[in-house]
Amino acid sequence: MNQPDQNVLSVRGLSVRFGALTAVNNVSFDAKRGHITSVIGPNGAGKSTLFNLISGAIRPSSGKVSFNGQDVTARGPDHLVKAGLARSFQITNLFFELSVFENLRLAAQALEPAIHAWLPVRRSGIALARAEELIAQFGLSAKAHELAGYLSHGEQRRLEIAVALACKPRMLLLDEPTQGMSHADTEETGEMIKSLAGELSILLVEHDVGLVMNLSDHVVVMTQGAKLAEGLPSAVRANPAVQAAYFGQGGHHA
Ligand SMILES: Nc1ncnc2c1ncn2[C@@H]1O[C@H](COP(=O)(O)OP(=O)(O)OP(=O)(O)O)[C@@H](O)[C@H]1O
Repeated sequence: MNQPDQNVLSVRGLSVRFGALTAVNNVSFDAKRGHITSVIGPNGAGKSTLFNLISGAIRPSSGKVSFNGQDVTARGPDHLVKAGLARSFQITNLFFELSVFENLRLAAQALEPAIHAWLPVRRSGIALARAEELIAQFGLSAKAHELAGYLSHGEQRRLEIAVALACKPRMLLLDEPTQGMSHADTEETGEMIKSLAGELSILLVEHDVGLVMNLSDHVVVMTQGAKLAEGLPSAVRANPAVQAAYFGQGGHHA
């Protein structure tokens, strides 16, 4: 059973320097099990760098990342995926020349016991079943045999999330999942993300303030590499420092 008050992810004093620039500066926060925790901030605030630090893609100058009570700092994406932390990127990760179904089946192959690695594809029963499950869950039946490269941008972004979920992670890290989407696609993707939380814990790094405020249980605001505020969406929205530093700036109003 879920224990919603438990922290699934803890970030403590995380910093990274690129030469003279401290892109992430002493950031700490917790993400609770089953919740949607979001990181927002203006351009260049350090959100993507924080995402890369948490997902193990880059090594911090100092600080610690714990997942399920285990120190996973800079353990690398492969280790994190095995531990149950999956991620979906801004940059697409799909095989465009393969069908929707094949993309999912390949991603689900990690669920097969190692001894099945050399079996013919049609006998990879666990991966096939998982791909079918995801096709149904993500409403992709009509597109299952279409090449991923022929899907619309919004469909590709959703397929990427399905691919990230193929190996049944406990937590999903999403970096700007609605980037470049139409308003309608953004809303649909937001609903889909919301429906995934509960069983799954989600960390969302996102530009779209409206989306974040609607979806999140907890919001962390960054500016210039540092944490400016955190709390419930309503409290963050009402915080004068956040309004001055973020909502007051042109571009991304709530
Ligand atoms: N590998 C790198 N080397 C040097 N500087 C970097 C590197 N990666 C990011 N930066 C710098 O670190 C700062 C934070 O960048 P980051 O991409 O994390 O911000 P962001 O909040 O994700 O911005 P955006 O919303 O525009 O994606 C920026 O000034 C950026 O130029």
